[in-house]
Amino acid sequence: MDWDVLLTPYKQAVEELKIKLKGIRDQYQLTSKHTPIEFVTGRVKPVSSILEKAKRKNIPLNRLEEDMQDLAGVRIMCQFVGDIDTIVELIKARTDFSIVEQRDYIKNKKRSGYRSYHMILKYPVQTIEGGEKNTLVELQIRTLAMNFWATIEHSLQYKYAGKIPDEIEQRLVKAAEAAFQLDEEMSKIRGEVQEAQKIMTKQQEASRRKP
Ligand SMILES: Nc1nc2c(ncn2[C@@H]2O[C@H](COP(=O)(O)OP(=O)(O)OP(=O)(O)O)[C@@H](O)[C@H]2O)c(=O)[nH]1
Ligand SMILES: Nc1ncnc2c1ncn2[C@@H]1O[C@H](COP(=O)(O)OP(=O)(O)OP(=O)(O)O)[C@@H](O)[C@H]1O
Repeated sequence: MDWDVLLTPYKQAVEELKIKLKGIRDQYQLTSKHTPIEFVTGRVKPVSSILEKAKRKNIPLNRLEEDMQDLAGVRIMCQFVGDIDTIVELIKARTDFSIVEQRDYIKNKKRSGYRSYHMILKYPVQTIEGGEKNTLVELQIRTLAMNFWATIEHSLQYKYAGKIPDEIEQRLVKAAEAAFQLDEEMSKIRGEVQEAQKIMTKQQEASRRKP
């Protein structure tokens, strides 16, 4: 398997999407509107992880592009749960790529406690032959609290090779509930937080303009 040949278009898709999503954030920052995008990350799935998942899910290596939907992955972090709906609407309105699938793990959280909104995008990459190659990209949209939980849980999954001891698993479920409560509370004081952020931005701009 020539991994470079397989993964180069996915790398391109990740880089282009990261720039486009950061562009949305920058456009919001030019207005007085709250930006629904805090930060964006992306990655091409590491080859070791591709091989492990292919084995676990019985995916033949000649079917990776069709059957492994997260060869390319992009993640958007936001401050408030309500921002996720705004981002979903922004993504739906795009004309440069399309949505293939949506999974709402916020309304339907996973047994582990995992919450996030997932979309599988069909993203066309331009080729040197003058055509387009369609790539599938997994977009995960989550709050900072959801991301904190998922990052910690992911490292524990790694540490325990997917077999987290029961006691820790139960604590993680409790921690997921605490992250949910944090999101709820923050949503309730969203107006206050946004006012404070606007004042801070104005002050920063004013001090930058001072000679
Ligand atoms: N930390 C963490 N991440 C998760 C969890 N469930 C899903 N994810 C993330 O979401 C991605 C897609 O998950 P699913 O929608 O369940 O997709 P799947 O192919 O059925 O399952 P995976 O084998 O986990 O990829 C995963 O690759 C992870 O990045 C979870 O319980 N904990
Ligand atoms: N859509 C995504 N956007 C950005 N980063 C991601 C995305 N999906 C996974 N990652 C990150 O990429 C790194 C490597 O992920 P990897 O693909 O091995 O994990 P995973 O998605 O949890 O795996 P699997 O789907 O095989 O269970 C991890 O740090 C993970 O958090």
